[in-house]
Amino acid sequence: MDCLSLRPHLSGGHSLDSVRTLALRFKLHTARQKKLLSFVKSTLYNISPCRLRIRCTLRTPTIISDLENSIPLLPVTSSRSDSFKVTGKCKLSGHVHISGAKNAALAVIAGSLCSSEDIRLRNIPNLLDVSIMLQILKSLGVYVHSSGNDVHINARELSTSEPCEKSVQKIRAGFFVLGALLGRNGEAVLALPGGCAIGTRPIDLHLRGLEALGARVEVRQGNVYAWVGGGSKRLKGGTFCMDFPSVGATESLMMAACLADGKSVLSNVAKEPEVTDLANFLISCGAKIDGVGSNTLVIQGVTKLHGADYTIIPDRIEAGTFLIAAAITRSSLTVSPTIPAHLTSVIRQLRNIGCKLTEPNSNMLQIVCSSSLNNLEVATGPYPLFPTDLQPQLMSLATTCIGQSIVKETIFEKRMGHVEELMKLGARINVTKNMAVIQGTSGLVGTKLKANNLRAGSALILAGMAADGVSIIEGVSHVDRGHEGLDHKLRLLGANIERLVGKHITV
Ligand SMILES: CC(=O)N[C@H]1[C@@H](OP(=O)(O)OP(=O)(O)OC[C@H]2O[C@@H](n3ccc(=O)[nH]c3=O)[C@H](O)[C@@H]2O)O[C@H](CO)[C@@H](O)[C@@H]1O
Ligand SMILES: C=C(OP(=O)(O)O)C(=O)O
Repeated sequence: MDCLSLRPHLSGGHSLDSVRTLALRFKLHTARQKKLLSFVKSTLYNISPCRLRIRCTLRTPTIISDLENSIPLLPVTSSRSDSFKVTGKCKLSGHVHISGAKNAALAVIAGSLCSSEDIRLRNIPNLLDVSIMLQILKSLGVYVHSSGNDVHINARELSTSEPCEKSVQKIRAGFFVLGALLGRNGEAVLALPGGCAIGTRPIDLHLRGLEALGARVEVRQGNVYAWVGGGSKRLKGGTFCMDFPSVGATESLMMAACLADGKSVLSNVAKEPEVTDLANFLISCGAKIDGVGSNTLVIQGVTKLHGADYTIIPDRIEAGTFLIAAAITRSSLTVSPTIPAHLTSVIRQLRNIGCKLTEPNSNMLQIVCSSSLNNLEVATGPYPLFPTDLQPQLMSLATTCIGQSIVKETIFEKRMGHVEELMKLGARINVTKNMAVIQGTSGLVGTKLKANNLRAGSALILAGMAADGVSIIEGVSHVDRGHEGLDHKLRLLGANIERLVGKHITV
């Protein structure tokens, strides 16, 4: 059978099913595997070649299903040498399916530690960060079983309060388990977190907030040691006002306060939809949280949270990225499922520059773009202001708009890493402190680029689609951390983007 005829049977979001389909329906023979592997490696994003190889050699459904059960959800394994090849000046059209929100999924997975009963999570995106987060839970002795976009978690037994150091160091959200662990075990030892290199990203608010709930905290040799003194080992309700509405600190403190003894009042908290999703999840487990979605949370601690079946909200950053992809290629698209209210600031910006956005139904957005778009002026800020996680993508768009645009980054002090790369394409950008002044041009020309963080990666892919000729974008693993099959989804919309596995390319 020809590899191309397998394409309709392979879906980026359903790698396990796809592999099962391959193994069972097509009864692949060893000779075909090599060809298939290179096809999958170059066109699909999230099937690990080695796992595929294992499965393709298996013949019986029972063995395959046993294997699936023992494998973590996310076989996303891009290597450092992988890159994207984008041929520019493409038009997009059609509909794109939006995955579950990365930042909500990560927080809710951490929140599952607060309950000692069965948790079923749905709409969990297939991402490298999610797979690392599940590893963190497993390293605590938690039962984790994944199937497609569903995850079953049971944290009845926590065999340790010290999650895998290497995993915590890889992502930002790994650190958010601190509040849950203190709430459950009264102690925790955590490595300092990783995540996108976009600023110093301190954790002082997390730690001061937990101290306000009765924890003792020490930072020694790259580790945070936190514990609750006294016999009961239970946190005490307390009051904490954040200097800045930190998303992660709000989430960690919310988890801690849910299991503390008495009432907590957390003020100047973050109001991002992902924070609200975590609150709604905890409430579905029996937590008592008032003020959800406002800047003050009043939480009455309970001794125990029960199980829940919970569906993660759609990813507003992914939806925004596709809307901007439509704008930068002057195309028309629909995106769903999405919650338009979560994208108000993004919709406003796109309308201001001349894009037409409508809501064909309550969970869908349609964007129609004309050939010339006006300049923009934007400053990132805490929700409901413009999200920092869409700033690089919007900056790419600004490079193609008429006249002078201004983009201010107010959340992270080093989130301009994409500017130098955009300039390699011919973009005209001047950065002073946290402000970029962009002179629009229609003359971007493809070249070799390097993504040094997740959203820089998506921004460069978008810019490559608008440029003349071919761009090679290195740093694929950053994109795989937080976008479920971005290249696959863009291809379905008509983009000319290819994943090059381990190749060294000169443009
Ligand atoms: C996994 C996750 O959910 N990541 C998101 C989360 O990151 P994260 O939770 O790390 O971001 P925060 O909201 O905490 O950071 C916002 C600002 O607060 C500062 N700060 C934060 C904590 C602290 O203890 N002290 C302190 O000073 C940070 O340096 C930054 O300047 O929110 C960011 C802001 O919307 C998003 O860009 C990230 O995608
Ligand atoms: C900054 C981001 O993620 P993280 O906080 O996980 O590094 C992001 O999603 O853009």
